[in-house]
Amino acid sequence: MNHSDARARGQEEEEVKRFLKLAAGLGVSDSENPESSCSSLGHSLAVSYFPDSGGRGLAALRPISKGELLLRVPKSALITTHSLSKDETLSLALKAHPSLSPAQLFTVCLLYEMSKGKASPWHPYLLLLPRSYTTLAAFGEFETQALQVDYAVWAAHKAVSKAEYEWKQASTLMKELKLKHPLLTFRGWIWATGTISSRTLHIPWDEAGCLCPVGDLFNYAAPGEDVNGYENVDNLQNDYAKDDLDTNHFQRLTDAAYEADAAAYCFYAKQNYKMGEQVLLSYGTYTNLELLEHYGFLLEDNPNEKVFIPLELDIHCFSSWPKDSLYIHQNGRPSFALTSALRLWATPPYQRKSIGHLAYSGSQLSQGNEISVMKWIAKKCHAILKDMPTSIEEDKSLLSFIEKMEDFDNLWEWGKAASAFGGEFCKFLKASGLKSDDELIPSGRTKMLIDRWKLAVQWRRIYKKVLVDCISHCTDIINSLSG
Ligand SMILES: C[S@@+](CC[C@H](N)C(=O)[O-])C[C@H]1O[C@@H](n2cnc3c(N)ncnc32)[C@H](O)[C@@H]1O
Repeated sequence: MNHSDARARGQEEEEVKRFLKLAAGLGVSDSENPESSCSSLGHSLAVSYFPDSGGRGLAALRPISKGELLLRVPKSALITTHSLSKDETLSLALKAHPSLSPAQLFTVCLLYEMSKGKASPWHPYLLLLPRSYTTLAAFGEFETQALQVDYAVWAAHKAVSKAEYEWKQASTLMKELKLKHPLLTFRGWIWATGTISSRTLHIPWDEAGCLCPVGDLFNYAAPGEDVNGYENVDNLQNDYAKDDLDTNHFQRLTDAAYEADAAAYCFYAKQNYKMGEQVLLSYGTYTNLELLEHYGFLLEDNPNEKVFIPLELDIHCFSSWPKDSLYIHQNGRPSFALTSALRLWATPPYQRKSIGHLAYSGSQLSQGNEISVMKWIAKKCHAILKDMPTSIEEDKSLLSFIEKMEDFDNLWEWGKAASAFGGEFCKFLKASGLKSDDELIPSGRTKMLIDRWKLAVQWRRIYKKVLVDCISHCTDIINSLSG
């Protein structure tokens, strides 16, 4: 950590202290006896840093057992459209725009609260919010194209255009509220929607959800890692079904909920934790693209990852599986539905009707059919990998270069190392508005661009790895059936 990082960290620690004091005053507590403390944390949890899994998060201050109540945030401490619009000017202005969605209204309320600066009672909370986000809506064209895969590029374009559309719709209201630059700009809007998308929790009375002081400091662990998920599926016929059911149905999706009886948001431990370990929360079941879209990060090892490959139109015609069930799992195995749909597709048309029920139940139809399905998938994955602009190996070395970029003192040093990544690196320089001979310390904006670029390259590398694992899986099956 350099000198200025250490100073920033010291300042943030002071800000955290002020914020925890505010939260304690609102009744937020990790203790059974909230009155006894002047800080909201200190009994079970402490704010800590986990550089490899989410940055700032919450650590266990003592051994914690699965199911224990960890944190309670009273209803009066939740930040919602309703709680922010107690301000009369805001409340009247909102009423004049009934066509805006709950999420748009909450976004405007958050920007309005920000515009109050130190006068806002939430100032210590707002001060600790991230300055910018790496959600898909924040992606520029360069990072979007770096995703390389059509459906991911499409998802990023859609996220940006939806955000632009909603921002334009809300701009009259924001002008009426006299919001100033930069809160009025599209970047300001992306910041507020990024805050809401990555930090809100579900509440039954407002579709837009709530910001939950202290409760929104939990970092994410994917549901699906819990081995208990395999219970109840022993009698299923095959492993494909076991995989799909495990990830989709038998998991408790979140470990936090608003409890009307307690009039508070309550957080429970989803597993045992040792002292010092990071306490994590499952926000829900997400693929990496969905994590990127809503939260601006992804997991190297995501049990809920789904990789989609382009499929011939008639594959969809011969079966009734929904499109989004036809994918490849993180471990390289085609999903139950994809395997079943392909088995039927590879069957001669005159036999399809009579053996359809076998395909739907997950059974192999014949040795020949299974081999042709596995050969088809492996060939398809090979073709996709061959058509990608870069290989996995190139992505890996680009990633280790991107990781080093932030440590370089000036852009000239980047330029020296960049010859290996010529095309993409030049596009990066263009997107950042820098020239390779600039002797500048990278600005905050450039760092954010690097972060988003890195996420895009990580995403495509994981996509390609799943395809490679799928080829190995199919080859193993072909060998075992042909041997
Ligand atoms: C609800 S906040 C959690 C607290 C957050 N780290 C903070 O400093 O305020 C959610 C954000 O934390 C980060 N995050 C959470 N879990 C993560 C993980 N497992 N890996 C990387 N980043 C994570 C992402 O930026 C995400 O949008």
